[in-house]
Amino acid sequence: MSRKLIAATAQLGPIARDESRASVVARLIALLEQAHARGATLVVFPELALTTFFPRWYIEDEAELDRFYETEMPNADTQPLFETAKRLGVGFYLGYAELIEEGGEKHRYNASIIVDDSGEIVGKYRKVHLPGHFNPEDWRPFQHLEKRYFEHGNLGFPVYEAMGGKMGMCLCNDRRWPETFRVLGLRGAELVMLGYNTPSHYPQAPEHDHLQDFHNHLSMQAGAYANGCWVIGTAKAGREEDCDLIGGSCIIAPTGEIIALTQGVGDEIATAEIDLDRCKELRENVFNFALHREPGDYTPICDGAEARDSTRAKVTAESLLTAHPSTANA
Ligand SMILES: CSCC[C@@H](NC(N)=O)C(=O)O
Repeated sequence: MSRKLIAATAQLGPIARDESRASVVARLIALLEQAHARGATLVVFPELALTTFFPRWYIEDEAELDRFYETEMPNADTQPLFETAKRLGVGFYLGYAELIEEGGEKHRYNASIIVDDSGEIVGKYRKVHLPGHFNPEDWRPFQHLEKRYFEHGNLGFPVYEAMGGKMGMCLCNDRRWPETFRVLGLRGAELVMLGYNTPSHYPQAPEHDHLQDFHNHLSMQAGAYANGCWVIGTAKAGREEDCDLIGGSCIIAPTGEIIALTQGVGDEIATAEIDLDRCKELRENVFNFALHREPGDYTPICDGAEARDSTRAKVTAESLLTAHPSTANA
């Protein structure tokens, strides 16, 4: 049986701070319809695809902050997207800020979901590698407060059976870490979907600004190749509230080659046919894990896991909205 499907990366241009969910969802639906017209049955939207990238501001008012999160999915605002996708038989990946209440406490995650072509949510991911800093820092031209506004994702890197293949997810900064793709690869992922919001200015090392597009593709192409999987990376791009975000949304083959690429920094799709069976070209040869991997020599990769977890537990037990002693940033 053929395991080919047409997939789309559905890049978004900027979302204004005051843009309504209804307006953003209408843009997502327009992209989904364009992808469907090109024969796509799977569409990948960006990270935090329903709002502006709000971690760029220090927001002290909790009610104001809460407005950027979804407390259920689907909800009244996103239902039209789910209905259109179901009617057209198109599955999708969507990134959004998730706010849940458990045991009387609020928990916030930078999350993504896979919705299959029948409109069902078949998988969820919560971002593991949260970049940025916890406390606001005045010297920066814009903040990157992901460590303040989100908890470390507590689902690991799951792989889900959906739409005839093994699907994995990650979010933005995760793509810079080879471990993300390797864990997904070890679990058999054939397609890894990810969304990103990447400023073209990196305040801690501005001498790297001209490398942002290069590093974006370098990370994703290496992840695809070294794990023999397809990768679809989708940007929120363009000048969003005075912050320039890179584009470069793309579809990458298991060989590491980019086979579809957006051209601009606005709302735009790029599509390609994906043959999930092509993963074998790598996974049964140079990256045959069972034959060639040497995990006995990789033990330092997991050193410190317990110490890290205990630090994290203390952080999450405190209110995420109060000052924190950590000065770590990325
Ligand atoms: C401050 S680190 C660089 C920005 C980061 N962005 C996100 N959203 O993870 C990224 O990895 O692209």
